[in-house]
Order: sequence, then C-alpha cells, then structure tokens
Amino acid sequence: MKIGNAIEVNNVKKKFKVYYDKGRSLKEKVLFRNRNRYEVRWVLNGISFEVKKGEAIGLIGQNGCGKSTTLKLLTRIMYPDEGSIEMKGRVSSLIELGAGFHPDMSGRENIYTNASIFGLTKKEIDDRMKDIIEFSELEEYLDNPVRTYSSGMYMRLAFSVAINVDADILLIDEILAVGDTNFQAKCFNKLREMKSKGMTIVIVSHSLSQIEQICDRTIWIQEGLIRSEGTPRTVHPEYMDFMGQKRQENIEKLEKKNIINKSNDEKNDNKKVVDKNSSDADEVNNLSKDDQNISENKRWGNGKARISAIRTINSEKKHQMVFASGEAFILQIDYNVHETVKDAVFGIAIYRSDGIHCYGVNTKIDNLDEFDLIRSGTAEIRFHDFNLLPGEYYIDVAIESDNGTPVDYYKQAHKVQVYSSINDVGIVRLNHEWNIHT
Ligand SMILES: Nc1ncnc2c1ncn2[C@@H]1O[C@H](COP(=O)(O)OP(=O)(O)OP(=O)(O)O)[C@@H](O)[C@H]1O
Repeated sequence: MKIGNAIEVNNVKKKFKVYYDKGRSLKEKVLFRNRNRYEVRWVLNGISFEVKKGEAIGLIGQNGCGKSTTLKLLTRIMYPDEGSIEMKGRVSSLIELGAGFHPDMSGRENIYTNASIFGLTKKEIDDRMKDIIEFSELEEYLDNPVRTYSSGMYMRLAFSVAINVDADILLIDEILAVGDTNFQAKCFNKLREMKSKGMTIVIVSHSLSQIEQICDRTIWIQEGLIRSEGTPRTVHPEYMDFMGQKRQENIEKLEKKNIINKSNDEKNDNKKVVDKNSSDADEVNNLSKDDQNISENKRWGNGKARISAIRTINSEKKHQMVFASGEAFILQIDYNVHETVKDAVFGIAIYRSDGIHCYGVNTKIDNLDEFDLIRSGTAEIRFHDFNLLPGEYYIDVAIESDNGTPVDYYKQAHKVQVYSSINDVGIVRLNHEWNIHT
C-alpha cells in the first residue's frame, strides 16, 4: 500500500446472481427445480481508486449504479469477484439503518453489542458510554427496546456508536438523510472535526450538498465504472447536467409514447386530427390538439384564436424541458386564428408545483406596441437567465384581448423542471455579491 493511503481499490469487479423466480420453500424448490434459473449481472465492471488518510470522498451516481455495493465491499460484508481492496486501520460503518442492532434489546444493550462488532472491549465501551449517550441525546429512551425507536432515533444511536469506536475509516451510506436537520448539522460538524483529526471518510449520498459539506473529492459511478472523479465543484455540475439530460430523454420518450398512443386511439375512434402543426411530434410537447380533451376548468376563452402548441427550447434552439437554473429559456406558443383578435395580448404565468405563483408577465405590461391577430403564427418569450431555483414549474399561457377578455387561457399548459448545483433557498436566485468589511 502506498504511504499515506488509507484505502486502495484495484480494478474491482462484482457480479450478482439475479433469480428470475426463486422457490422460497423447500417444497417449491423440490417441485419446481427449473424455477431456480438466474442470470449473472455484473454490477461493478472494474473500479479503481485510492483514498488518502484524512481525506473524505463522496460516491455519487444514479440508482443501481453500484455505490452501495462498493461500500459493502469496503466494509467486507461482501467480497469482490475480481480485483483487490486494501484498507489501513480500523473501519467503522453506517451502512444500513438498524444493521447490527437487535430490535428486542434496549438502546444501552445495543450499544454494547454494536460497539463490540467494531472491535471494542467491554471496558473500552464502558469508558465511551457517556460520550455515546450524550451525543445521541437519547438518554431517556436508552432502556427501551430499539424496536420502539423511530428511524431518526436509530440513526442517532448508530451514528453515536460509529464515531466513538476510535475508527480510522468511517463508511456512511445515505443514512444521514434520516435525522432531523439539527442533528444532521451536529453530525456534519462532528465529521469535520474527526476528519481534521485524520479520520478517512467515504460517504454514499444522493444529496450533493451533503457531499459538498464534507468531501474533498467526488467519485461518480455510472454503470459499474468510474465516469468522473474530482472536486465536488467540478464533478457535481457535470453529473447534474447528465441527470438533467437523462430526465429530459425519459420525458421525451414518455411523451412520444403518449402521442403515439393518443394518435392510435384517435385512429381507432376514426376521429379527425385537427392540428396541422403536429407533424414534428418529437419537437412539440404538451401538445394541445385544439379543443380535444382539455377540461373546462383548465382552458377557457372566446375561441377567436386558439393555442395549438407550446414548446420550450434552449439557446441552441433545441427542444428542452429540463433547464439548469440561470440558463437561457425560450417559450414558443403556436396559435391558430379563427377570427381577428383586435389589440391582442400574450401572457404567461409560472407556478411552482406547490402552487406558488412565481412570475407573471404579458405583452401589455411590457408595453409592446398594440397588434391584431389576423392569421396563425408563433409568439415567443425569451428569458436570458431563467433564474428560478430547482423544482417543477407549471406555465399558464394566455391570449387575451386588450380589455382583458380571455381569448384562450390555458392553465398549466406546460411543465418544466429546473435543476441546479447551487444551494440557495426560496424561489428565485437573485443576482448578488457579498462585500464584507472587517
Ligand atoms: N445481493 C444482491 N443480489 C442481487 N443483486 C444485487 C444485490 N445487491 C445489489 N444488487 C444489484 O446491484 C445493482 C447495484 O446496487 P447498489 O445497491 O450498489 O446500487 P446503488 O448505486 O447504491 O443504488 P441506490 O442509489 O438506488 O441505492 C442493482 O441493480 C441491485 O439490484
């Protein structure tokens, strides 16, 4: 092992047998032998990384990419099929909530059994008991069986033991997400303190901000391989971008499927398709085939003009429904005109998924010159920096006449998602800078 390293993972591969339909009882196993068919799935396809003593690293990646498997291999709950893992020092872990706890034993008894799993003697545990209880803040529940504990209480107990066993390496899998925010903050302060004293930490988490709080380095695992590695600041935006695009692809796939299903239904019903603009179905989302299937309370107006399609695109004119906070955002509204609309007004309103009205504007508020709608066309609103904070947003789109008469008001006509690697809170990121004079 190299000097200064605490962990060395060399070309580790891990496979699992995945059973199609495994007989559970002996009778089932005997009677239905063919049931025990399985396929071999490689979950880790050759992972190599090193962690220095006193370094904290975060493992990220989408569901099922192999993060927890990597951590379990580090704890030696399981072993690699190929490759090797070397670790230097005593390892403590928080892998699964309640693992190592006996539900019928009290919190106090569980502290003894749990700490002894990590290699402490009875005397060592007695010496640390006070610190463990104090950190957990569970004193009054300590003699109750842990089956009566909430998941947050489990986590408090498990964390308090894990940090008091004089470990050199601490492995944590997602578990910190369970505690309340005060206790979480206390845990992170403790982790920082222990890291500064030389403890090596590996965290698996979907919370990038948790990783940013503590880790020097992030390793992004994708399909059992390391896709990227570096400081959280460099890897996280890359990862967010990738996840955003994946989400986008999924939405598009789903929409395409819906459009195909819908058009099949329409064919079956022998209905006439009204909208001529729908030939580029991939490009247009939330397609509003004129009057079809929109309930009264979602759309109203005098019908002189009708919104026929709505799409969001990015600065490269590419259709997009997932935007990074601060990215350029363009909303295009196609409309058909059935009767001239004098002094028309186009407007939009943006609502967060919990119903908060985030923004609203129209062409009249923006003092655009008056115009009439005579023939079909497209209206476009462009936000140079779409600074909403991460979340799901619904957009109402409306055509009105100057006196406020709704021509076509389309509520929740379009949905977009916003993601970001920045952790501001609220609705919108306001441009700002800090100046501190000391
Ligand atoms: N004991 C097992 N037997 C069979 N398959 C397993 C086993 N453990 C994990 N897997 C499979 O291995 C893959 C990776 O699992 P793992 O738990 O490492 O993913 P993860 O990246 O931690 O995912 P998540 O973010 O959802 O927790 C998954 O497809 C999972 O179903």
